[in-house]
Amino acid sequence: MDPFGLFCTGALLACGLYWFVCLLGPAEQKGKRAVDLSGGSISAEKVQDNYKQYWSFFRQPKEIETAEKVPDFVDTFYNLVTDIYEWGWGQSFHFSPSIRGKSHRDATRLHEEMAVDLIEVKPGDRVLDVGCGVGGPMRAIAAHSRANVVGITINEYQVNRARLHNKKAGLDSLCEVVCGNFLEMPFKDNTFDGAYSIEATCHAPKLEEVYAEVFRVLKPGSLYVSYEWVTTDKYRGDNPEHVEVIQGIERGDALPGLRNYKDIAEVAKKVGFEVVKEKDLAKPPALPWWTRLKMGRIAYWRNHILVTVLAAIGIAPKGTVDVHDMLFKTADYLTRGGDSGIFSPMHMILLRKPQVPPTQS
Ligand SMILES: C=C(CC[C@@H](C)[C@H]1CC[C@H]2C3=CC[C@H]4[C@H](C)[C@@H](O)CC[C@]4(C)[C@H]3CC[C@]12C)C(C)C
Ligand SMILES: C[S@@+](CC[C@H](N)C(=O)[O-])C[C@H]1O[C@@H](n2cnc3c(N)ncnc32)[C@H](O)[C@@H]1O
Repeated sequence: MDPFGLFCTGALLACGLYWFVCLLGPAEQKGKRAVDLSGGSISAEKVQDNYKQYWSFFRQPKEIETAEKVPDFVDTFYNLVTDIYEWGWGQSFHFSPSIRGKSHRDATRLHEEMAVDLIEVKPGDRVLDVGCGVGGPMRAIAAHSRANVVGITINEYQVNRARLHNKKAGLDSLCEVVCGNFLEMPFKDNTFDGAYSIEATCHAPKLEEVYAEVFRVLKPGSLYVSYEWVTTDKYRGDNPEHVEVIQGIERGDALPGLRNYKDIAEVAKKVGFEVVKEKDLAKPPALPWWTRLKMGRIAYWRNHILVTVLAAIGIAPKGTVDVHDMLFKTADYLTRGGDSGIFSPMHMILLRKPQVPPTQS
């Protein structure tokens, strides 16, 4: 080949590579690059072992049924997935209904703002974010409401990521991040003016434990909203396909066991809350929340190739490919859960801690 031909071929290959890596299916908000993928707080050489350990939790009898093991199991999970989530999804680790004419990023932000609008907080109020991830919702909510948001997550790596993002966004004066277990929160009784949880309490082995903790730290009269992961009225425990999809979702998302939508209000009342409102935000006329997962399929293939190459040349930890594969399969289970209507990640419940504690009978 003459030099000109060689140059043209090289240029074409470079453009193709640029398109493949950078343009094809970009994430909503790039916080991470593929070359920076890590195992969170786990050192690179231990990622593969931790991935195996994660799966061992699902051996029968399920270890995650022992409540005291769940925080460790969830912590391991988030060490493994946090960078991939940020890289391939953005800084908000949740779903939202699609909105015609709006980007995923805008739809995500509106879903987050709705949560804080529902709990009616004022600028300067102290609000709790139960299971805050790397703080995507926290920043949107602080900017929208001017409230002081305190987020709690079990995963130390997420705490550092969230603090970094808060600083970069200039919101560190409004946003604080604490590493801790939401089943035993390091906060005093009656100290928050409101609380919210977005797709996080599904990790609690017993919902009453986390709801009781939120109840304890809220000031009397204040509101708590939660977006819960649930099985819906369409779910049938005797349908093998339904069971396969729900188990697939549990295993790929570190869940000790999905709850049925009917159980949520019962638990809330049991710990003392008044139920103000309850609604599945996934139901029509809302547009499907799982469209974004389906649309990303080509990008997942691109990501799979990238992760495989990066792990082979030693840039990404060994084990990243397994984690990515797991998420790839999980995306399919979630999509099937959405398409069939048996699962919702946004069963909204709005609760009030009564002004006067209920009398014991
Ligand atoms: C609330 C939870 C997490 C919900 C979602 C944020 C994540 C659930 C499944 C995740 C993903 C699946 C496929 C990945 C893809 C293969 C990869 O290339 C890029 C990242 C994914 C899109 C990833 C992103 C986050 C999710 C959508 C749970 C854990 C309670
Ligand atoms: C799917 S992420 C959602 C994060 C955030 N709400 C968002 O929407 O971006 C779930 C979060 O719950 C946190 N979490 C799960 N179990 C926890 C526990 N026992 N104590 C504290 N945080 C927990 C995880 O660490 C993670 O940050």
